[in-house]
Amino acid sequence: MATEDNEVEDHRPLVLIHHLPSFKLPLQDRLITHFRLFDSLASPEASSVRALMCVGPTPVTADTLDRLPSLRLVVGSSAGLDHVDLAECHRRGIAVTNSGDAYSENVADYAVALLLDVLRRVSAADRFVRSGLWPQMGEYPLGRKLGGKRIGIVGLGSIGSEVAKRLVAFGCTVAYNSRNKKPSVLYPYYANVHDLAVNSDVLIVCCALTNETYHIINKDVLTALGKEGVIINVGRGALVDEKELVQFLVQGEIVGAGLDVFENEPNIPKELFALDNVVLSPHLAVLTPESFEALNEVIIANLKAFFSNKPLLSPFQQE
Ligand SMILES: O=CC(=O)O
Repeated sequence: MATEDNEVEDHRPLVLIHHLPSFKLPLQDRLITHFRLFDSLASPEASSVRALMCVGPTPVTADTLDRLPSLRLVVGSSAGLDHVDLAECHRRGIAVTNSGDAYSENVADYAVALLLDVLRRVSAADRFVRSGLWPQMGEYPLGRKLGGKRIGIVGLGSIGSEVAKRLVAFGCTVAYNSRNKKPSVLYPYYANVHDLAVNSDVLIVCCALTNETYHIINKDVLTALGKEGVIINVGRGALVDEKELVQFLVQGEIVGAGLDVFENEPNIPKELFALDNVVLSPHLAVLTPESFEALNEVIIANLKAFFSNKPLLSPFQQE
């Protein structure tokens, strides 16, 4: 439709791209064909915008929301939304979505890769060969077999379920802990992580970080897991009491750990650098070109659904 001065009206819905300077949105070009984008809380559009797209871990606080009085939707680009004040969004009637299933297979692959690496000592063996020790020292210490291990999954959401599927195929048994027992799931359920740890060789942590799950892997749980235990964390650093974990690893009170996330990223406890039984990774389990492509679809689908009053594709759910 043409306006009086013959300019074409722009009917694309308005979306605020909320990002820290270091986190730019990779799919801006795709979004721009469907939505009118702006990226400053100080813009005049802030008072009327109804949807915010939150890039990576950019905080969405009560203060952010105060500056956006018409906001009704926060679209997150990550699986975990601990950087979003979910209680405040709920109180104000603002819906929140996350990356849905876009990252799940990638994160599950990575969790399995970390576990295999810890058990079979792949990275450590690589260091052994590169450092020229093979001709001098001969045989390398044996690793452990993955098949037959009892896997405890902490958080059986879409990531945890993909992890379970993969590890069953490796011949492992699976049990899980989550906020509630899932009626359709046949794996044994433990209502608390301590009991899951007692009955597991490996704990794979992939739940959301909330007040309830902060340090869910603590000294008691590590003790319950025991000397032969392995911790894999692909959730958030603060799900594990990192100081305790370091102590357990240094003192040989557990076998090893595979860690993609840390409490104070990108800084990690220095003691970990010296440990050969730990595999360290810079918070990239979710990231592949394929997962970005899947994420684009999820974000656009959520925004389109919202602006046409249809059900959201991936409303955030806590496992
Ligand atoms: O860690 C990454 C995510 O939560 O998507």
